[in-house]
Amino acid sequence: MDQSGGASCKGDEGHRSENQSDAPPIPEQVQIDDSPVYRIKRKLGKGGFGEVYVGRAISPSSSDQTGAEKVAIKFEHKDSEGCEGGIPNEWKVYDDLGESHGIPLPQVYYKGQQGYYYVMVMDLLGASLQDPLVDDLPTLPLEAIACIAVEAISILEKLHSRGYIHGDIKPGNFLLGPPGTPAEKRLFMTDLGLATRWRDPSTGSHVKYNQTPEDFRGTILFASVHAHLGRTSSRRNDLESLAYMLVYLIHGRLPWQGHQFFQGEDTSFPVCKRKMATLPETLCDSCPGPYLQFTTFVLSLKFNEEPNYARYISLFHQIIGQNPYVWPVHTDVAQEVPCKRARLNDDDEPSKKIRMESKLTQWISVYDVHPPMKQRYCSNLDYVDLILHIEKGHAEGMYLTSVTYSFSSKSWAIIMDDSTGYTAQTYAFSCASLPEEWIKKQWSDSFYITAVAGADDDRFLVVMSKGQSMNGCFIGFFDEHLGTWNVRQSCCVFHILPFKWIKKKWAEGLYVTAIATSGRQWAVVSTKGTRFTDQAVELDFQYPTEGIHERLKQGYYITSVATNPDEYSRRSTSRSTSKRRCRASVEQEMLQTSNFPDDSEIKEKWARNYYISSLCCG
Ligand SMILES: Nc1ncnc2c1ncn2[C@@H]1O[C@H](COP(=O)(O)OP(=O)(O)OP(=O)(O)O)[C@@H](O)[C@H]1O
Repeated sequence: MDQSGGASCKGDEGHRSENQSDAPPIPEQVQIDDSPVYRIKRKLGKGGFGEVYVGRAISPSSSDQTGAEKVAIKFEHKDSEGCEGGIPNEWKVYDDLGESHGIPLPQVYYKGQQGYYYVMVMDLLGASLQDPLVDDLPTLPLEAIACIAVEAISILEKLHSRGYIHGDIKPGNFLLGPPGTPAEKRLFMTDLGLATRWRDPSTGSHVKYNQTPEDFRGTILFASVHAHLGRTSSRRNDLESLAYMLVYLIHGRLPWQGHQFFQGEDTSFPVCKRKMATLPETLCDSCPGPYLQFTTFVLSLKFNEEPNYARYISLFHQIIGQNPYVWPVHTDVAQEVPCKRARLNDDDEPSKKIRMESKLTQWISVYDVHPPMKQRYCSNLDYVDLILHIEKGHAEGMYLTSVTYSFSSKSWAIIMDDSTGYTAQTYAFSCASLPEEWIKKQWSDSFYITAVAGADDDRFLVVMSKGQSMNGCFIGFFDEHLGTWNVRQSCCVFHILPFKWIKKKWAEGLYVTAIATSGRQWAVVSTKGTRFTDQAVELDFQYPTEGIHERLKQGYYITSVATNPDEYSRRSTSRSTSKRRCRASVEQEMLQTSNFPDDSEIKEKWARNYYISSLCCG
């Protein structure tokens, strides 16, 4: 619903589309510049971005750079997702890495366009780690998988040292060398289609943190939780995917693999929830200790933390060292044991609790600095008490600034202030959706939505206020049409986090000023006429500590928080929006508590002029 007069809508933010289904046929033969003419033979594989075939040279060229009769040829359709901005992303990465990158990747000899396709001619490699597994998985010895682990970590270290992350680590992207050649037992990495930089080449600094929740790139089965949640990729993503890949090689499956998780339109989010709900101990059940240690280490890596590759490698040497094993992977790195082995220090253990299986109730209270004022807080309210307290506050000139519902105690909590700047306030309950007609009527009387909350019985409470907000959120904008200062609002109810809708509103100059959940519904209010100059959304299955920390460093502060209960995985999705104003940054503190904050905690904040500005419980 929009103040300018739109209809209620339901959000639906699906995930990435797959590649062309109506693409023209792959050419029967190709020639790029002065390459030999290649006849296209057997298909080697098909992925999200392209198809790879064997090419056989039928007219050798004197300037042939490959020296091979057979090559692998990758075709990417011109309109494929991987070719945004002209040429395939993979080409740009290869060009940037240059000739002597020292990373075991297939060598690329020719790149060019033929018909509807971008064509890349490269070394023909052997089987992928996905291929032998189909038959041999239960018999693949743990020593062989440890060799794969060591080689894969070493390959990632080399790629990362060149400033790139792979972005799609999975068994199908690790291939053995060409059969019958000296490289046949070496491990190679393929497919740089999703590779991105973690380091800015001009400044050498780490790329900036961001989160765009609907922006998933990768392979659902192996993707890191950070990738699912749309966080800027960093080195930890590749290592988390590698941990999943190793467990997959041992067990032949992953806990989140199964038709029940892959049904429906949005497959990424349920799988992500399942990943978050799986403890490393459960994931690595019956795997030798080093797998659990490796998984625990990489799952606790911070966004810009330098991974300790040597340490990870030394974990797997514990397995290889006792049982030297040479098939199927030749372990260059295993032979460097003495120099690669890192000391295992007890104080290196990851301390953070990274995954939680049990349900935890958490209150999040956000405090902003404010000149001394009277603030009132009440929790554990049923509907009758809620109304009584609001009315009592109104009678004393206090207005609601925050309201939230606790799903665990099935009760309401409210915050009321005497220095809001509001001159009047009204509120209404509605079921399943927002009270559209009532809201429109209040808008026409110059009230605007200042708080929203939802209960577990599908009911929403909408609070609308009139007057100039003293906290500066609502300042109004000059409406040339009306010739007055105005506040314009838009609100909607969705069944998932409506990030696309929020982004659309940002483009129109509207920023999120209130957010709430009721059951599985999300209600979002966006407003034009705020002081905010930029806004970001942080979404996580627990309090998004790291994301908030990164945002605070970037000059954002928290302006809305909400959580929703999730019966499916028995955990809560916690979400927070942060915003920035044009004036000096706001001083803000946060508290995470298992119950509504204690009197002593709140009073200690008041004594320092910190007052509750947002509150939620999940
Ligand atoms: N150089 C090569 N030699 C032999 N086989 C190859 C080679 N490159 C790729 N393949 C095979 O083709 C498959 C698809 O290739 P690639 O991963 O590059 O394409 P993609 O479209 O980016 O795939 P995906 O979306 O699955 O990552 C690989 O899994 C592998 O089996």
